[in-house]
Amino acid sequence: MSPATRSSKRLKKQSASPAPQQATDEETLLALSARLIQLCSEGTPEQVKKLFDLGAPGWYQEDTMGWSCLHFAADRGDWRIVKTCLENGAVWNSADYLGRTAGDIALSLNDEKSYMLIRNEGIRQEMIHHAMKSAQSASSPGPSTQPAVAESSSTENATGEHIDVEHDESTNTYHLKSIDPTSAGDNLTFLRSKLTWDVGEDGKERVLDEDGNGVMMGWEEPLMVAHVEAVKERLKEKIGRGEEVSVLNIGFGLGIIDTLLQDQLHPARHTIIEAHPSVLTHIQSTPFHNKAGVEVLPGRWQDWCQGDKLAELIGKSAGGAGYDFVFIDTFAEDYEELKAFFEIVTDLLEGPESVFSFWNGLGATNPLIYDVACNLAEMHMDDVGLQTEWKDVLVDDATAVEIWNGVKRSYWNLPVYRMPVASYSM
Ligand SMILES: C[S@@+](CC[C@H](N)C(=O)[O-])C[C@H]1O[C@@H](n2cnc3c(N)ncnc32)[C@H](O)[C@@H]1O
Repeated sequence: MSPATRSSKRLKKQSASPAPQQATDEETLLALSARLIQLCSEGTPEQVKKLFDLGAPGWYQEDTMGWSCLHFAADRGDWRIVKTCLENGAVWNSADYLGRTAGDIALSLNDEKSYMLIRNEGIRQEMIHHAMKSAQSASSPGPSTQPAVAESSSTENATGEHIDVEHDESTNTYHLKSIDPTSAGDNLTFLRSKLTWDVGEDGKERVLDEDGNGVMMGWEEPLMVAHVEAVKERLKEKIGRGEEVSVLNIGFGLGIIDTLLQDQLHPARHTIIEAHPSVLTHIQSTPFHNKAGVEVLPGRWQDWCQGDKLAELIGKSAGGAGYDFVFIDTFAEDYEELKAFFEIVTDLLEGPESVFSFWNGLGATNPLIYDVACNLAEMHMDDVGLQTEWKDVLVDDATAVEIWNGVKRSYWNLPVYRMPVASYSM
């Protein structure tokens, strides 16, 4: 889709419900949009505000670079204009044609004040969005838990991900929503996808789905090592007392973390939940097949974490009271799924010393979105009584061409991995 088509499509959609006294026709909206962008670059906050009051659309992105008013405000480095835009409908997370958000621009200019304004707006909007979603699903237990969506426009970011910029009418907020119906974006499609195990040009093992998406890749091993080191540190007193340790890992993949858990923690009980039939077959050819203390539970975690199955799962830990370490790292699941897991994970943890962690790859192709996602996760874990410590792990050039050759799209390009280590709040 050409950039021109994209912008005019947005104008048509957004002009469907103009506020009173606001511009109604597309030509006027375009004129207001162009003026808004100009004023964000060279006007005063008062002038920008006045234009918004006349109906200038904060969500508009111009055609040459895909920049919104917020991009121009951030590029100018004036936090007052950034604030005015955010207060008047600018979309905190809209990405330009290179995948850059206004927050990325502020970050690159070391403009901390503008960056924090954008980031905090992102956290605020996402919190409202998720709170509304929870309220809606609580009040209407029917199949649809979707918010009222006024309009959405589809775009593709620099890494080729399909992103839906969705406007939630009930909260007047905008969200990035994956609309990818393929194996990379839909868990059930993924579970039907044919998988291939091979070795990448970086010499590391990987599993790819039938579209060539990296389901698990060897470059992540140092991150899995960091997770296991962190949990070993947290459990050192229990291990020192000679007590039995139980671990639960969701998502086998290449079995990297499971191998490390065996080597480092020597768990008395090691439960693995794995949903993909090919991975389950693959496990049969690994040492995890028939290993003492290891039990592989076939199926999705969603099936194992409800009703009688949940009680059965907890009962598989040593002592039957829960696990010392729970880790989740699945594929083709979005933040909603992770949040749903937060809501049951405290049932799975044995006690105050127990540790929960997850593969933190949400939004990891963009620094702003990653930052917002981390903060959101921390708040949602706090809601369920978990306190999170974040450890920064340097990522050793995960952008190298050899890593991603033969892979449909790279899902990581940040220099630092933010590792969550959570336990019951005391
Ligand atoms: C990224 S890999 C896990 C990599 C693993 N941490 C390692 O160290 O090798 C994701 C795994 O989760 C599995 N999976 C995907 N969705 C799942 C679900 N809903 N429940 C359980 N397992 C799932 C996939 O089949 C895949 O084996």
